[in-house]
Amino acid sequence: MNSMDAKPPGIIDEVKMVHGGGSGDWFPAEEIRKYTNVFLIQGDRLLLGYKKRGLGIHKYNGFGGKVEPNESTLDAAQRELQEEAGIIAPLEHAGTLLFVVPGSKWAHIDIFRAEEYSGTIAESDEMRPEWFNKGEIPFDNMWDTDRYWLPLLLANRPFSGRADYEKKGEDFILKKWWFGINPNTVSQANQCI
Ligand SMILES: Nc1nc2c([nH]c(=O)n2[C@H]2C[C@H](O)[C@@H](COP(=O)(O)OP(=O)(O)OP(=O)(O)O)O2)c(=O)[nH]1
Repeated sequence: MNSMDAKPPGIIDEVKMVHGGGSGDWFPAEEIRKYTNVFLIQGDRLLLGYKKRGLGIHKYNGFGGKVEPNESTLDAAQRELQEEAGIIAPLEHAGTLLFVVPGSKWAHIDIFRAEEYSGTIAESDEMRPEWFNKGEIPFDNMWDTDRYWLPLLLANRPFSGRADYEKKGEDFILKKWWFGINPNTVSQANQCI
């Protein structure tokens, strides 16, 4: 078995590798902090937000942020979608990403998808929403590993993965990554943890 085939530390879901790369050891364990991220899909279009401040500034991303104490992950995802894009939507759990940077808490990000919404999409202090055709997603202006798992989210294939970065000044340098899917699930909503 290739060493990259083995699930990295922190991945607990029953998944098999579909993408992996990089070199060196996985970074050591840290305390975990929970985050959310939401992607809205309408037919051939995907709604992204251009991040105006904070972590991931000037990148396109889904809408999300930290899960507050005493808040469920789903409630946090709905709150962040409302705060950052002005809408509410029924959410389906799509995948999990461990975002690892040495010296910081691990970000355990629960990623959701929605295909309908209510309200009016609106720019916020943090995000400028913009629609993209599924064939024109700006992966070069997103976090480096989104190109591996966003197609799985669009295909409704629950995924689980890990991305290790090193921070150099303001830049995040991707060191190692691993993404897997459960080969037995074709299209299934996951429980949110
Ligand atoms: N797509 C993608 N999203 C990521 C990656 N890493 C990462 O932290 N994120 C997401 C998780 C969160 O949705 C967002 C970071 O949350 P945030 O710092 O904006 O949190 P927040 O809204 O609570 O921030 P604030 O109010 O404290 O300013 O970025 C990644 O590799 N890919």
